[in-house]
This record gives sequence, structure tokens and C-alpha cells, in this order.
Amino acid sequence: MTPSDSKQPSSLQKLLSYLKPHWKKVTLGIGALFIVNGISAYLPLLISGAIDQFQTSFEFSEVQQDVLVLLALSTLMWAIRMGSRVLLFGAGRQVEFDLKQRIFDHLLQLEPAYFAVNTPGDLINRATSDVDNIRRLVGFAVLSIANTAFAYVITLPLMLGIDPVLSLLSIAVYPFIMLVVKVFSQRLRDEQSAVQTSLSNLSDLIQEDMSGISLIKIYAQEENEHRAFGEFNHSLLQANLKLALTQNTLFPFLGGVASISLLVLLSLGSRAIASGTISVGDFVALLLYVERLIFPTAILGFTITAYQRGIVSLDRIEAILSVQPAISDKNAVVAANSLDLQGAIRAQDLSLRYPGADQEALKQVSFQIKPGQMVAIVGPVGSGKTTLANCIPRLLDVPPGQLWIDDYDVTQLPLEALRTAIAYVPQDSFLFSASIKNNIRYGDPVADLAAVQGAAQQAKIHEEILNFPKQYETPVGERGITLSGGQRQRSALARALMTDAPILILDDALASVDNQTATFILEQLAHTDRRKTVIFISHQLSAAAIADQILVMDHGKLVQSGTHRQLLQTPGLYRHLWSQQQLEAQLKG
Ligand SMILES: Nc1ncnc2c1ncn2[C@@H]1O[C@H](COP(=O)(O)OP(=O)(O)OP(=O)(O)O)[C@@H](O)[C@H]1O
Repeated sequence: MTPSDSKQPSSLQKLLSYLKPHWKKVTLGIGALFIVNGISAYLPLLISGAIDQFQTSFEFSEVQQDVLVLLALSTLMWAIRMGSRVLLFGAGRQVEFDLKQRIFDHLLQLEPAYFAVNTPGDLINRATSDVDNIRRLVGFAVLSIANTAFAYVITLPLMLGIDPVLSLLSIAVYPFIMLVVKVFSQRLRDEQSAVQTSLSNLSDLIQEDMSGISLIKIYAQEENEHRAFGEFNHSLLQANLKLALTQNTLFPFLGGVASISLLVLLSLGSRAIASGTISVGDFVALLLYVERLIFPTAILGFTITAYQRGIVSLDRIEAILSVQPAISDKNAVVAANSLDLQGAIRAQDLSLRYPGADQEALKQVSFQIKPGQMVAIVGPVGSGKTTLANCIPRLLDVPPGQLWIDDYDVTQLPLEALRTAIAYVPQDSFLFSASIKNNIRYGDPVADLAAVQGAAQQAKIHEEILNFPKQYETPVGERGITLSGGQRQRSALARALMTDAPILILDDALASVDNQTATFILEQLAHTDRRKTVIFISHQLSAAAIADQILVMDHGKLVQSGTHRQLLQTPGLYRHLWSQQQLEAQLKG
């Protein structure tokens, strides 16, 4: 994640933009706080007047009246304060909801390469724990900051009106409090940031270890993982303790310093009463006002922490939201509805380098595929087969003017139209935690069971599904039954076959299926009514042999192309790989 640069809107501006859609709630909430503060500033005046009056004459009916007014105003204050909390905390929840929605939608826009460098644990942490901190910032911190500001703005003039000298002397320590808060706020922010980073590291480790649990067990690495977890957990503990130390030193200190104002007022005020420069009623009012300022001043530390924590989290969330998708529709010039792609594919000097790699993964690859052709991509491991396949649906950032579908440059096609025209079965056949039926009809969620079964039959998985406990309703994926590698691959193939896409790409998608079944499935695909352009990557040359065209990759280059027969007649990599595989088969046989 890159840190936001200085020209970006400030964190505060960002926060205001989050609040904008809920401005009515926030304004009403803050308005209600202003009224509460107004009433609570009036109460000491009421009490002060009553005390001074009692000193001259004491009438029970007047006491009763003052008590009733006090009771009514206190009840009103309580109701309005409650309203303000409901409004501001409600706005916090709304902002939390909006942000989660925005982060998720934004992540859906980003290309797979982003997720190769940004780990799920960290992203989950940002979308949950950091969003939670922003909710507290909007709820608690905004409420508390507004409350403190109103307390000062309304109370101070009233205090100065009663006795300027006594008031200023009693709050003389407050500027010192502000200074301490300012000095500590950057530290709190850095320490909070360290806590969030440690939390992300820990989430990452848990997420990775749970995904790779079989590997940990096979290599008996429990002890090492335990140690690695312990180290991360320890870092988190250290970061939390450091933060807690700062908070636990700062907050009581602020509370203690704020109470000094009460002591000053008590000692100087009693002398002022004795010398007759201030009435008892005014003294009590001053006492109540100082009391009113102590609480918001003393919890300034908490308020600042909630604010800083929220701002740290806000920056961490903005680091996700500010990432522009590398692959987007911005250069699309063709209207999606005018497209009826046939499935011709052409590459001209197609070159691609992964970010940060020192070598190109594809080097000036050129080929031509006619609609309905069946094409195999073969070659040694790491030769660029998957990279080439990933370029076609633009899962990678393909340069313009190098790859065309029909006569359209892929970078100028709307992404949705391009990807709808391509059914893709990746190497890793991922299944969602849903029924096998819903997994197969993932690309067309309203397809009926007959269509799902048709696709499953084509992918040669139908019979096995009928043996599952609940047949097509059987839950699979993480929360369902565990399918074998071959069953997963054929389910993923069925999912791809459900869509009416003119192009089908299989990235080594039948590697776990036995050779005979794999070849049968491929041959069947070549003989369907509406012939699709089929591109399949395979390490099995006997499967590749049935293709109309074979592209042979080596070190990112297309080194040979032609039919199986043509390639066997030409000296080169294909013939070499073929004789190697024949030899292996003979040795095994
Ligand atoms: N995300 C990535 N970032 C950097 N380099 C990558 C990335 N993915 C692949 N590569 C590199 O690009 C080259 C081609 O990889 P690719 O996966 O396309 O090969 P392949 O022929 O499909 O291999 P295999 O048969 O093992 O699947 C390799 O050197 C690989 O290390």
C-alpha cells in the first residue's frame, strides 16, 4: 500500500466526505448537543440566583418552584442528550456500512495482481477493525469534540461575566493541558498505527496457516508456525502495551491537572467570599462551571485517542480506496450492446512484464486463431502458458495494439462484454461454499436444473453428482463435502460450459482428470453444435494432439505452432517433448 501523497485531500476532508451523505443526522446531533450545553450552562445561573435569594428570604414555595424548573430542565436535557447520541452513533453505524460496501465494491474492481501483493488477512483487517475505528471516530470522537467545544464556548463567557480574574486563574492550567495533548497526540497516532499493523500481520498468519494447514502437518512445521505466531502475537502485545502505557500515563495526568482548577477556585473563591467581592451564589455557579469543564478536559485524552485511532484507520482504508484499477474500461470505445463476438483471436508481438520482474514473461508472441478452432498451448513449466491465457480476458494489464478478439483490440472492449464472451477454467478450480448446483450455475444464477445437468454431463461429472448425499443440492466448498481434485476440476469445467461464451479457456484444467476422460471431454467439445473457440493448456501432449493448432511456448516465446502432425515432422521443442513423454509412457507401461 502506498502512503497517500501530500496533494491528496487531508484526512479531515476525507472524514467530512464520509459524513456528507448523513449530514442531516450529524447536524441535528450536533445541534442537539448545543442545546444540551446551553441548558446545562443555564442551570448554575438558576442555582446561583436561588442561593443568593435564600440568603435574604427563605420561602418554601419558591424552593419548590426552583426544584420543579430544575427537574424539568434536567429531564429535557436528558432526552435531548439521548437524541444526540442516537443520531451521532447512528451516523457512525451508517458510515461503517457505507465504507464496508465501498471497500468490497472497490476490491471487486481490482485486478488479481493486486491480491497477489496485498494479503487477505490485511485486507480483512482493514475492512473490519479499521472500519470499526472509523465508526468510533464518527460516533464517540465527533460527539466528544463537539461537546468539549460547546462546553468551552458557552461556559467560558458566562464564567468571565461572573468574575473574570477568578475564572481565568482557575482555568490557568488548561492551556498546559492542551499543550500536553498536542505533544502526545502524534505519539498516540504512531503507536496506534503500530497496533493496527501488528494486528494485520497476525491476521495474515492465521489466514495463511489455516489455508495451508495440510502442508504444515505434512512437513511437521507446527512448532515453527507456533513460534512465528508467538513472535507476531508478541509484537502485537508490545505495541498494545506501549499504547496502553501512553494512555494510562496521559489520561490520569490530564484528569489530575484538570482538578487543580477546582482547588484554585476553592482556595481563592473562599477568600473572595470573605472579602465580599463575590456572592455565595456566584461562587457556587463558578464551582459548577469549572466542574463542567473538568470532565470534557479530562477525557480529552480519550477523545484524542479515538480521533487519532480513527484517522490512522482512515488512512489505512484510503490506501485501498485510492488504488486505481490497472485494468479498466477507460479506453473502451466499443458499445457493449453492439457486440456479437465470434471468437477469433489474434496476437501481434504481444509482450508482457510482471510488475517488478526483470524479464518479460511474454516476448513478442504472435499467432492467429479462427473462430471455433481448438488450440492447445504446450511448453515446459514457467514458459508463459498461463500468462498468455490470462491476457485474453485481460486478467493482466495487456498493452494496447497487441491482442485482438475478432477485430477489436481487447483494451478497447468494455471489460464486462469481453469477459462475458470468455468462459475460463483456471488451474486452481475454486468452489464457493454453496451447493454444487449453485457452483455450476455461478455465471447464470437463474439457470434451471436441466441446464445445470446438461453442463455436468458434458463435463463428465453428472454421474458422480448423483452419488453425492443430496445430489445437486449437496453443499461443497469450504463448508461442504470435500471433492477430489478431478471432481473439482470437472465441476469448474461444468461451470464454464454453462455460459454461452464463444471462447472457452482451460488452463491445465483437466490435469487431475485421467488422460482418457480428459481427451474424451475435449473431443466432445470439438463436436458440439455451436462450436466454441477452445484454448486449452496441457502438459499432456496426447491430449494436445487432437487440437487444430498447437502453440509451443518456451521462455516466454512462441517457438513453434502447427498441427500435431506438422510439429512431429519438424525438429524442435515439440518433437523433443513428445518423444520424452512417449518414452516415459513406455517405461511406465
Ligand atoms: N504474478 C506474477 N508476478 C511475477 N512473475 C510471475 C507472475 N506469474 C508468473 N510469473 C512468472 O512468469 C513466468 C511465466 O509463468 P506462467 O505461470 O505463465 O508459466 P506456465 O507456462 O503457465 O507455467 P506452468 O506450466 O508451471 O503453469 C514464470 O517465470 C513465472 O515465474
